[in-house]
Amino acid sequence: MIPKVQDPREEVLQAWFMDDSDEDQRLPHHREPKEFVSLDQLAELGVLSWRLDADNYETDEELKKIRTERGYSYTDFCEVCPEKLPNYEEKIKNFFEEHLHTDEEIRYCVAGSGYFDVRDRDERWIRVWVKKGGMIVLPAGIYHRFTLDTNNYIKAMRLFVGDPVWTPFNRPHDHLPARKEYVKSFVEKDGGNAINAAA
Ligand SMILES: CSCCC(=O)/C(O)=C/O
Ligand SMILES: [Fe+2]
Repeated sequence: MIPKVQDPREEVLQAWFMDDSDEDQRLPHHREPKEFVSLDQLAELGVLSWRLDADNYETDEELKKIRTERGYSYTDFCEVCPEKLPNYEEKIKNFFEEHLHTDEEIRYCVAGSGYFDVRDRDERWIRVWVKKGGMIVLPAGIYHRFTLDTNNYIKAMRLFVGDPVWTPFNRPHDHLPARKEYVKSFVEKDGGNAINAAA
């Protein structure tokens, strides 16, 4: 048997299908048995990911290249913890409401960790655990949410093309062009076996 070569990104990014329990959102919520999702499977949903050198993000050539190629002209930092984030409780609640954006959501974890949950084509939640060095792009129009994990801290670089727009559109917002485009991308890929919300 040929041993599976581990994807180096998996040291800082892991994904799995979630269970249905209402327990604390900061717990991992693995299914029993665990059902992992590869980063290549995530890419099929349009979720892109990289492992980068978070200790040297100011000079990192790989980050520079991604920014140039994808046009990410804007950056700032978002620290999520009660001491650093104004209106912490309200923001934490809002981050965990299922929503979409009309642009990509790009986050690069430079410290701490957190969970980005994304809906797959069959409406299952996939939990993406992003740790220091992990960078992800959620495509415009994908339903998702964010929560801290039990370490209760993340510092993320936020990137954007041009002037940033962070507006969340809570589900349902299926009529938005960004959503329709996202759903259409699956129709184009597999000739019709797309998300139910395509109508
Ligand atoms: C770690 S960045 C905070 C989460 C966020 O900005 C967002 O839009 C979640 O969907
Ligand atoms: Fe979001």
